Amino acid sequence: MGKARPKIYAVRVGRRPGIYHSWKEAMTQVLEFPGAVHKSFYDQDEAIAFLGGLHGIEPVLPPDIKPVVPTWGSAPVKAEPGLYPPLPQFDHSQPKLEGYAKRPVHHPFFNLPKAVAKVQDPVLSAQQQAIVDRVLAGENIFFTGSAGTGKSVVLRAIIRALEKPTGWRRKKFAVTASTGIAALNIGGKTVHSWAGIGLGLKPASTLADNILRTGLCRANWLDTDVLILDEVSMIHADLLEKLDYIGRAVRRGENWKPFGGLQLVFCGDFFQLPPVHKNEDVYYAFDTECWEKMFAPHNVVTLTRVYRQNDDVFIKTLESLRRGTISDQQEDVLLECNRTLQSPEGVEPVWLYPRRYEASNKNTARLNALQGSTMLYDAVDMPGQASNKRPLSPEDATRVLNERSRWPETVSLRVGAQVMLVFDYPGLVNGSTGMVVAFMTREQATANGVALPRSTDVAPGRWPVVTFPPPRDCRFILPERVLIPAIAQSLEHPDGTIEATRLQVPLILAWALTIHKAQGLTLERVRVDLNQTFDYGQAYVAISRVTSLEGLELRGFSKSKVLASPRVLEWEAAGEDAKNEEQVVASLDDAL
Ligand SMILES: Nc1ncnc2c1ncn2[C@@H]1O[C@H](COP(=O)(O)OP(=O)(O)OP(=O)(O)O)[C@@H](O)[C@H]1O
Repeated sequence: MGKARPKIYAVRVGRRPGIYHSWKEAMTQVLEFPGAVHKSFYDQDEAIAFLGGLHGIEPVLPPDIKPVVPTWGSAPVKAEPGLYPPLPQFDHSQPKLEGYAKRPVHHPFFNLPKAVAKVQDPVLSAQQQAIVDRVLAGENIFFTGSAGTGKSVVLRAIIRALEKPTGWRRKKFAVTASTGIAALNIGGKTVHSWAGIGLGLKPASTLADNILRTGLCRANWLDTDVLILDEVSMIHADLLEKLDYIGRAVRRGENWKPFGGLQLVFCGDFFQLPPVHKNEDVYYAFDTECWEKMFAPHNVVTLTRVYRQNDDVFIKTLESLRRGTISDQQEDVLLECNRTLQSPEGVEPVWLYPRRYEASNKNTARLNALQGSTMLYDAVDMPGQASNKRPLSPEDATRVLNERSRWPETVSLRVGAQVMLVFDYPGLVNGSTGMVVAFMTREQATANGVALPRSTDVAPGRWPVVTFPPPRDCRFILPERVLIPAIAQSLEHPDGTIEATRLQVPLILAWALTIHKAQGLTLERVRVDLNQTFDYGQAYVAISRVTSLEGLELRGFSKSKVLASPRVLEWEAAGEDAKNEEQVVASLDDAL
């Protein structure tokens, strides 16, 4: 029998916040301490998450209590517990955080959404938890649901659960998504990159031969137990069929099973954005022969409770938008949003547009309308290796970075510019919107009380200082102004070698975004212009980003802009029938 795991005690607010290994030690920190906050855990990661140990974020304290800076060892160390960006210049010589916690507690997350989610994600509902449990039990699962039902929250919970060792062996899993933006949101890579298929345009047999012959990504296919794939609605049927073929060709032992026997965990909502298509015909992942083999009706779970919004009228209107069945009354509700939203605190609601040029024109016009001089940040691109291990040329490095990185080659800013963070700066998340209020050097920022990353990460020069209004229900005190220096982001090959690295200020102009870029975001206020709507799900994705009708400004709306894919509606109805049939057969089996 395994030894029972000892409890650990996290003191978030107390005489000396930190992690303790006995209640006696913890008790001395919290007894008679006003507003003490503490909790016991079996899992150290959960204890750290509870501490809210984000660099730059302090626990909310009663007004008369001064926070105590945690010390993490028998002798106090200078390093603060927290989350640090995984930069190439990541300073491993930082004092190890040790002491109460038996092992170092800095986590080199490649992508901080995962890390931030550890602290901020809500407790799962029973329906959401059941999905995690079934994945851990080894089932193939496709989970879906309307926008805001918590699919991303569940996905992150699955990733966290799979990270923990269970049984005699930890399952190896890959986190992938259909697009680069979706991959970034879950800290994964595109499924193309994981699978080693480039754009995936060649025939399946050529792609499989290539992997077998060169060995490129073969280990990914062979060593992975669970393949997670997010935003599956944007996967073209043709691509899914190719991936299935390659899985069976490379993992020969189980070549009669879909994907050669990988456990498959897919997530997405087919009523949201479809795969890229040139004409009316769209072929979805569920149009493939392998889909039904991967997901029998009982392997499909639909999340039913919407959490992003809590107004019933709005939730029902969104559901009708999703299915293209807007009533006259619901149309009136949306037409009432044809008004100008006020923005008292300076940061304006983001405009969402169907087309890229619309967003770009708006951003340029708004930047040019500002007074003051422009600060121009040119990216520094560093070539790594091509997939054939040859050195990449500087031109090719810039080309691949322009194609695949979300960080622009040039960032033009002025004081007053509205910007979006495209990196998880400690305490803020990818997608936080703010305003540039100044440009400062590291020294000026320190002298003016501006929050900054570890000073070793700030290169000489003047960098934008941005103010980010805290989200409405924010549980933490966020720094008022933050210095955002250039940081490095690398594109990696599946085997972990670096293809190219870009050093750039991780900000984009954000008076306007495309609906495609906004997929997955939760926004409190948004302006949507649907005049140029051209694709299925665009109106639904755009409008469903906002948490309330009060926060919505809607232009160019009419019923004709609501495009729900007839093919998806048909498929969903067939799925319902198949599920009912499966249940009838199961109950007959039970009765016999
Ligand atoms: N169990 C829950 N309790 C409270 N809030 C929740 C819960 N699950 C999700 N949420 C909240 O609902 C909002 C939407 O969640 P999430 O982004 O995961 O939805 P989604 O289904 O992925 O949406 P979309 O399809 O639009 O990307 C988030 O603010 C999230 O914190």
